[in-house]
Amino acid sequence: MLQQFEMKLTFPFFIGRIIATFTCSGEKEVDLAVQNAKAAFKLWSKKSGLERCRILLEAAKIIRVCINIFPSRLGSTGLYSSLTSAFPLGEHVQLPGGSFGYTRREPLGVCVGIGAWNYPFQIACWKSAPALACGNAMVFKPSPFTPVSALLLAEIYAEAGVPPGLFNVVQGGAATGQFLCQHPDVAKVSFTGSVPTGVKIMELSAKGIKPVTLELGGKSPLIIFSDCNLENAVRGAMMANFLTQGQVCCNGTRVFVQRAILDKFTEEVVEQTQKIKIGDPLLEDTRMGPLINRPHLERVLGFVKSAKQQGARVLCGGDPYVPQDPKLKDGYYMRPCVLTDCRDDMSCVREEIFGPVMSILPFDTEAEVLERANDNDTSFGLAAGVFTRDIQRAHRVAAELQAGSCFINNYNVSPVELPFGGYKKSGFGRENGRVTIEYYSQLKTVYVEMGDVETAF
Ligand SMILES: NC(=O)C1=CN([C@@H]2O[C@H](COP(=O)(O)OP(=O)(O)OC[C@H]3O[C@@H](n4cnc5c(N)ncnc54)[C@H](O)[C@@H]3O)[C@@H](O)[C@H]2O)C=CC1
Ligand SMILES: CCCC(=O)O
Repeated sequence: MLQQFEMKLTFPFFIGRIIATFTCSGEKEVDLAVQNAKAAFKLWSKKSGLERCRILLEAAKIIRVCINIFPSRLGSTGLYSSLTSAFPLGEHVQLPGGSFGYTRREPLGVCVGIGAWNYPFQIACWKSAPALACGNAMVFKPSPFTPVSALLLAEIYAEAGVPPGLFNVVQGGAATGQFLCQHPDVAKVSFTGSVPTGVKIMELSAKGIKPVTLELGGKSPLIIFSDCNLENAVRGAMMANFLTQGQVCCNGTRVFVQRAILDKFTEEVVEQTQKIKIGDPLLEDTRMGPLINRPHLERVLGFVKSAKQQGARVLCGGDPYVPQDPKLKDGYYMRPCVLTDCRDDMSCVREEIFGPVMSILPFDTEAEVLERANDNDTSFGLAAGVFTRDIQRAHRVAAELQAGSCFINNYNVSPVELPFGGYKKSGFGRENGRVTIEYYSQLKTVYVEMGDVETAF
């Protein structure tokens, strides 16, 4: 039976009213989507890499033209990135007696993409583009909080010439996601979301021996040494904490600052944070919009409250914000927050807040900060950053940090040419870069005999 559910969307209308109501896909609709994808896969997988590439490049062009209506500039380039690695890769291996072997990269079949709400268009692109480029079909389920932009992507693919059924979107929450993961005709699941859901997805997929890619949460360290370029370090810390209202998985929210520059850094970062213009995200000069929904806003504010109870000091923000524009009054806004006097055991330092809350932590030595940066209770390992002018130290520290992505003298720069993904509980598998081809294909080995068969019988 189909369930009706209602969603309050905060983008692009960000005013706290319902703009669309969708019907959840049940088991029947999920099966229909998978069967359509399976039929489309048969033809698509037989196309050459170049044929697939032409169609996907067309989709990328349309996305570029539409860029103004999409929140994510990264989405379109994600498409390009995967295209560059779309052509089947294989090896030729010479063997004794003139015989040889070769390997082929073949598509997996129907892949499932399940997305989080924070970068809905980008996540749909980062999963579908490499999947389709490698010859697979995809059924994608966006978060129920952001159901629209994946549909726009489906329309773009159709306009670009992607065959009907090759990219399908189903709507719904956990139940729909479970039907997808359990479906016997699904070959792979790529998931972006929280750790607890990632565990469930892995369990469900394990029953069908399906490979999974898991892009999960983080609580990443950003280490600022006293020899850094302070202005850049402040900018980096702002990018690491306040982009997209802090709703970024790889944010560097544990900001370790070497004691010699602690006061200066803190003063600068607070000054810059207070200047952030909050409001209507469609206006050119707005730098911070609303959070995703009321429960999430309250959760983030709750972290600020417990930080204070645990002894942290709020240097700015951390409270609800009502923009002057009356049409925004029911939006889920808060002022970006900088916390000081933080300790490693506080919940604001240990847990993923997924909001605009920066925790500043002083440190003295490289060895000490590395130990603290790597020793987060939650065992995340998504990203990390270091600011220093000492090039040897920069690489030494990057090598020691237990994280899938490390930034030296910058933060939250995610060019699609570079692989992205986590260590430890932040997940495994990678998105973007050439390596992603390995996660959307399987390797076949072919042995070719050039002589006679030697038999033991
Ligand atoms: N590493 C990465 O690339 C990223 C990680 N994230 C992480 O995502 C989280 C925030 O996103 P949320 O949408 O709140 O995560 P979530 O885990 O609640 O939901 C993610 C998706 O999984 C679906 N889902 C929920 N339960 C399911 C189940 N039992 N079976 C199948 N599907 C199920 C949801 O409907 C949604 O589409 C944060 O922890 C954040 O760090 C977000 C963006 C990027
Ligand atoms: C760069 C990816 C950030 C996210 O999806 O949270």
